[in-house]
Amino acid sequence: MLYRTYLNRLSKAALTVGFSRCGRETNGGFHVQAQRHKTMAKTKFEYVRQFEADDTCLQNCWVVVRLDGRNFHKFANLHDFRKPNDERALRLMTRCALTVMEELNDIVIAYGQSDEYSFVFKKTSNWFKRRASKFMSHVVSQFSSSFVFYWKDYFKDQALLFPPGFDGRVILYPSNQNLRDYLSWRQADCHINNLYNTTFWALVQQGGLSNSEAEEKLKGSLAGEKNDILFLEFNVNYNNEPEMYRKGTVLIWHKVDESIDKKIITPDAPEGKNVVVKRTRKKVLPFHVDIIGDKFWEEHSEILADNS
Ligand SMILES: Nc1nc2c(ncn2[C@@H]2O[C@H](COP(=O)(O)OP(=O)(O)OP(=O)(O)O)[C@@H](O)[C@H]2O)c(=O)[nH]1
Ligand SMILES: [Mg+2]
Ligand SMILES: [Mg+2]
Repeated sequence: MLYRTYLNRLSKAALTVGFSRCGRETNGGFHVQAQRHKTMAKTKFEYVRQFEADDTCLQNCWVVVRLDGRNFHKFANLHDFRKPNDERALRLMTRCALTVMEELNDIVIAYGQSDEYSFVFKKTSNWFKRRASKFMSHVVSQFSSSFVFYWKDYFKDQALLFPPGFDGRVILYPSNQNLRDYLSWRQADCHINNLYNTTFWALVQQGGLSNSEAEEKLKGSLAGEKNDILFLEFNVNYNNEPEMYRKGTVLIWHKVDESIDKKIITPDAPEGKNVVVKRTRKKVLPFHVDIIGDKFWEEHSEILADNS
């Protein structure tokens, strides 16, 4: 008997059994037959699973997921982001990253600047069997939905004009030094861009230059020269600019002491009495600090120890 004909008969039989006793679907017969049908169908079609790529992340490596806003140059303009930095936008990004760390497993540190955030999963993570696609898609979707969900908390009356998107990538780093260098690279990028943007917009907004004149003036300039322009022409000491803009945001787990009110029942208060209970719990906190030097890593040696 042809396989397809057999399946057709089987499914008809399943329907007959399922509907026979009382004229409507009965759990018993229908369910059993449908299951058998499913099993038969599976043997014919399940080979397609072999087309799925094995994207297991190599053992003993740090897994980094970096996401980045899609076309945020346009997104920022259309949503009236302040130049060069929009505090609301940066805080919203950090709120989303915090949600990602709290909702997903095994993220030990995150670093963000501009429209990007990097998340580091611990070396020993076995979350979703270390599948790269799972790490990336969960991070990016949790972040994106949070961006829309929390938008109004930061942008108040500024409506979200269209759904934003983020891209994602997974990078594996085999050594602690590689991971530190990766994070240093992102923070150096933050510094270079922010110094350029701060000087550029000072020239345009306060100096009255056109965009192309400011661009021309800054072409090939060194960091010291930009610092001088800011200080000598605009009385701005770059080192006094907010740390969040200059250094980006680091998110790490911190132990915090909390006091909570609890109702307890004791022999002398059988109807219950309120007491204050102290407890320690881990919470994600943001810092705007240097992560290129050794100090941060010495103060938070537990991050690289990977035994958390
Ligand atoms: N005004 C303003 N713009 C920002 C701010 N943060 C990010 N942006 C914009 O977002 C852009 C992010 O850069 P990229 O990620 O390289 O560029 P993109 O336009 O998002 O393009 P793709 O990432 O390639 O899709 C910046 O160039 C800015 O135009 C901000 O705080 N204020
Ligand atoms: Mg982008
Ligand atoms: Mg970017």
